[in-house]
Amino acid sequence: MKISSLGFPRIGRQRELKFALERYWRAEISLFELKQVASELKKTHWQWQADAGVELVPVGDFAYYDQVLTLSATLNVIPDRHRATQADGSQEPIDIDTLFRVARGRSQTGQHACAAEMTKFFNTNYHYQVPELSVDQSFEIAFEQLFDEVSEAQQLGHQVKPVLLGPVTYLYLSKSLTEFNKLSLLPQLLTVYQQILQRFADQGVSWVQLDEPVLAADLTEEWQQAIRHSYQFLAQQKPASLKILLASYYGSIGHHQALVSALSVDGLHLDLVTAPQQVEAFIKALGSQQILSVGVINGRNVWAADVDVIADQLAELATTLGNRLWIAPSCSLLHCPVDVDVETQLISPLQGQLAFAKQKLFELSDIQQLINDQDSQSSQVIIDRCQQRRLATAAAANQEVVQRVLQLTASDFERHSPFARRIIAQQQKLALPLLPTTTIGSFPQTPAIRGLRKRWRKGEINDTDYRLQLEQVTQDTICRQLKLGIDVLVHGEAERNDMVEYFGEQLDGVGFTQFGWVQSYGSRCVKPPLIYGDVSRPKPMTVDWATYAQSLTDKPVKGMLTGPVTILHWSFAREDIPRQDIANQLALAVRDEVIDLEKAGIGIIQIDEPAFREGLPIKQSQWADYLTWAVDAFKLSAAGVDDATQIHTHMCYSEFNDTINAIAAMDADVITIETSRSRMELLNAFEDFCYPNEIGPGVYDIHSPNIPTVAEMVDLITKASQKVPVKQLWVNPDCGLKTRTWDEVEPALRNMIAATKVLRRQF
Ligand SMILES: CN1c2c(nc(N)[nH]c2=O)NC[C@@H]1CNc1ccc(C(=O)N[C@@H](CCC(=O)N[C@@H](CCC(=O)N[C@@H](CCC(=O)O)C(=O)O)C(=O)O)C(=O)O)cc1
Ligand SMILES: N[C@@H](CCS)C(=O)O
Ligand SMILES: [Zn+2]
Repeated sequence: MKISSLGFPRIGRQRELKFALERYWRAEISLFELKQVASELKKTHWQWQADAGVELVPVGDFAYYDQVLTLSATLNVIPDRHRATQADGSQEPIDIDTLFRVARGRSQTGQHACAAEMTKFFNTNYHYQVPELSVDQSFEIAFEQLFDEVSEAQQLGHQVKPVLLGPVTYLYLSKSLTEFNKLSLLPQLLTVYQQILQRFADQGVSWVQLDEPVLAADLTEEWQQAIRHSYQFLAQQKPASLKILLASYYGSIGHHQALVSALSVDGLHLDLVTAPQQVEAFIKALGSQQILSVGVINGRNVWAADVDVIADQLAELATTLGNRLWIAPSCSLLHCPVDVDVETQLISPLQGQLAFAKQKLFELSDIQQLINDQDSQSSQVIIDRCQQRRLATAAAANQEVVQRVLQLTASDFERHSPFARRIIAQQQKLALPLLPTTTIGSFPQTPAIRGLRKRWRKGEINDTDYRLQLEQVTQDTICRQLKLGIDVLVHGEAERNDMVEYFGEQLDGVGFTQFGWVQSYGSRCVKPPLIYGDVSRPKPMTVDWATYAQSLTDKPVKGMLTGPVTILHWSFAREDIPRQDIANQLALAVRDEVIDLEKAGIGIIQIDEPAFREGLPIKQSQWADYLTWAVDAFKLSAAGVDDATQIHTHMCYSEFNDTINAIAAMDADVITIETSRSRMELLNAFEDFCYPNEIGPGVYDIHSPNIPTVAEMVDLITKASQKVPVKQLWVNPDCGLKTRTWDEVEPALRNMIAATKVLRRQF
């Protein structure tokens, strides 16, 4: 059998790419220096993969910003507003700076030019740049990076397997600029894919991997036909020397088995981590020359695998298929941190339990070793290691938490009274004006704040000084909000490195890493907590900050928490108990915090759930089950308070048409959502549903450095008031302001308050 890799993280084990990108954007290094960092990273990552026994190293997984954007450039799908023109009016060739202009919203002259939309890649926390397609879109090979990298790897002595998104998934993820069927562009797109394949063959490439994760979704007949047609066309038109591996991941494609098995591809990759049961049907239908790539190592977690068990499970298949069996991670390792070997401060329950991207490839080597040479000394070492690791895992159990979840009853999930009664008690207590104004929680995480935290972590300043300085930041944040005239204040989240990591660091049963960074988008990374055991809250996590902020003002300060569903989705979670149980454990921890905040006099508490939608399974048929337990977990976290305590939730990255029942069932007193970019269209779902509780539709796009004008926001609030009764409306930005600067935030909020006043006079 062979060991295969579907893609490796590019950010670097010390986030070298992130730092180089940001320095390049600040004009501190040249393009040449940026490319040098990139080449070093590629070289290291290819070598690690080769060392682990990967014969064909993946190429095309590196991207300066986003691999979907690199593919768009390759296909010449770049919006005109980001293109550079030459003196004669013709377009300049696409280069790396063009990619940055698309992603960062700049024109050739450095002026603002709307960035491409950024959306979650399927059900992951990775964001891709949405390709924009016009009805008369023409495709041609317009960017050479992919081919250059093939040569680059070959010159280093590697045999390569280019990996790129397949044509159907590419179209599926794109957005049409006007009303037309994107699939009408497929024939022309296929012609360019055919040219790309020819270029690879000319470079001496023998295998190419085309990723079609869209196969894991429920596809209409039209999209199924697109798959059928694409792979028939490519099989007929591709150079004979080049073989196609069709890769699926993130879920079962068993529902499309007949369709996929009938395709003339040379190999098929299946994600057997999320859907092990699908393999049988595909094996039966496998052509006599086709290879089967089995994704048996989880590409989306950090836990060391039971390689001995996997080897046992694969032994028979290995005998049957011989070298037609490839073993691989379930998907690209993009979603994994890079290298656990750099972690020097892991708590003992995590030591020996982890495998990051680099280690996962060596797990594949172990599986290969165990299957090829079961009785050898080295195989015994691997088996012993697995057994010892399994013995060590039992330590993380907390029976008290397990019992608490088991003893939950229906009443634990419900507020004391229905919303109609609660809101009366809340209005009496809070006495807020019509169209109350608020923000979503975070204020700018300035270099000074990040630098302060860095010095504290390094032990250069002590806990007391750190706290005192953060209190000053908080005080400043409260003063600025008071000056602006905001009604419901926030403390600003200055003490938080990240809205999930911060809580992970304080919960028992949750561990964290020093360098376990995962790319979220562009140069931005997150360091997901590791939920390894039963979760509990040893002591209050936010009460001091909330009460300190509240002590500075008579206006209400919102308590600010991350909800259980979001903590779960943005963490690496244990896999030995159902996710629903982990969600309930997290919910109980958040619930205790909510109750403590209430006891400390905090009358409004926001429980953020931006990842609520992201957790939806790719297949709609599995949504109901998820929504039931996710809604319950949120309700459990919120339901412990009195009627007069107002619970807010916040969701960005959402669309609500197909989940509005669940959103309503969460029964938050107020929900703030991102709506400004869709110009309030996302409110339609609430309008159609006659959503009864209060809503704060975002009136200010925080992703853009642009300062929204009073008139723009008056217009948006007016639009909102035509969809939702004005007495139910709040006014707020789309999301937190941590990535913005005060220079941008203050005038924008000033305008937001002015716009609100205009509307208050009108109503
Ligand atoms: C809302 N989003 C979030 C998602 N997932 C999360 N877990 N959290 C989120 O907020 N998913 C969807 C979106 C994704 N959006 C973002 C937005 C912004 C970032 C981001 O800015 N990430 C930072 C890292 C944040 C962090 O943990 N900061 C640490 C500092 C870590 C660090 O790099 N320190 C440097 C020194 C810095 C200095 O001196 O100024 C160092 O140690 O060398 C902290 O504040 O302590 C990023 O830089 O990538 C991510 C996702
Ligand atoms: N309270 C968080 C929510 C982000 S989704 C913030 O304001 O950053
Ligand atoms: Zn948000």
